Amino acid sequence: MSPIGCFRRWASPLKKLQHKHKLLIASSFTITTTTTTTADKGEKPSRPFPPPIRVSLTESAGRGVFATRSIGSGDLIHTAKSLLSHPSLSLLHTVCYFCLRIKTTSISIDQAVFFCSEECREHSKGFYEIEKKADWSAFDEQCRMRGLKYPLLVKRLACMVLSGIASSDSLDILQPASLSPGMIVQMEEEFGSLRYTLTKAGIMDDQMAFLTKQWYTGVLARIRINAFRIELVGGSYEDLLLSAAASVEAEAAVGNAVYMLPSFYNHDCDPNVHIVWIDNVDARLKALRNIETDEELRICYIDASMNHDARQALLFEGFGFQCNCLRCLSGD
Ligand SMILES: C[S@@+](CC[C@H](N)C(=O)[O-])C[C@H]1O[C@@H](n2cnc3c(N)ncnc32)[C@H](O)[C@@H]1O
Repeated sequence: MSPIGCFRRWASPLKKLQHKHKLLIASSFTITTTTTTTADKGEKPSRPFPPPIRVSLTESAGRGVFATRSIGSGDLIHTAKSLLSHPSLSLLHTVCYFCLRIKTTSISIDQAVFFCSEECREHSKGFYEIEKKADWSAFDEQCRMRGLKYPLLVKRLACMVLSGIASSDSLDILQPASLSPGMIVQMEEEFGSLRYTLTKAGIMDDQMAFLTKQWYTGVLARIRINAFRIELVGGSYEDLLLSAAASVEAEAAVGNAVYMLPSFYNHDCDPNVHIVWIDNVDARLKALRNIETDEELRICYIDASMNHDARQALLFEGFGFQCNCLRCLSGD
């Protein structure tokens, strides 16, 4: 995947999705893009293209994903490439800057960040050329000090837009979080820091015309609700050692990423689908039990082992909704 190619693989389905989004109020749509079979991974593929899902309006949770046919327990429903990803700041030298794969060799290919392959380096060329022009130390330090990870995703999207490999409205179709005045003030500070860093790097105002306070807060509001924290489940012995070391440093996640289709999955405290990452940022959506045609597919956004009140509080604070899944309604 070249840097352009990578995003273009999404740009075309994304355009289709955005176009169809306009029709969504009146009807639903069936997904006809991006899925793979998994014979090589020893998984039972549900069936080849297209994935057996459609996005439609639910009764009480906005849009959701529904099965277009029965799906067997353990089946791979579909895979998804990220639209946007960024490694955890403490793992910049040990996790691929593009696909978040953990480094298994001690050979250092790049001084500042690590790319696991020529392919990932190629994919990153567009945004990384822009990123390299600037000194991000103050911006990154601000994120580190405040424990913020999402501004890094906005920074990456801004650099992708500047390099021409993404459109500034790429995430517009996703649901935004509602923001408190306090959050907006903090976001505006981060925006100032991002814009200042790019200006100092010689990026001209007309190139950055899209980069307004409104754009920054709008993108961050979408990332807040739709970003996934990436924890890899597969990999080598070295990966296990690294993730053990990372958890000691309270950084069990290799990074964060935003996807298109997975963003339409609603939450359930007793989900029928889960999302897994084996050795890089590519997501796999798998059925946890048998699913009937037209049943809504839901994943769990949080740690489902928490008690009822803790789950409700976390979902309300993090995602702004009161969960009314069957498990919550039963008081469990
Ligand atoms: C990642 S989005 C899921 C897709 C979203 N429904 C849409 O229309 O784009 C998360 C948002 O969906 C809604 N949602 C997800 N699960 C829900 C649930 N169990 N109960 C109520 N609302 C839910 C909430 O508004 C939440 O902030």
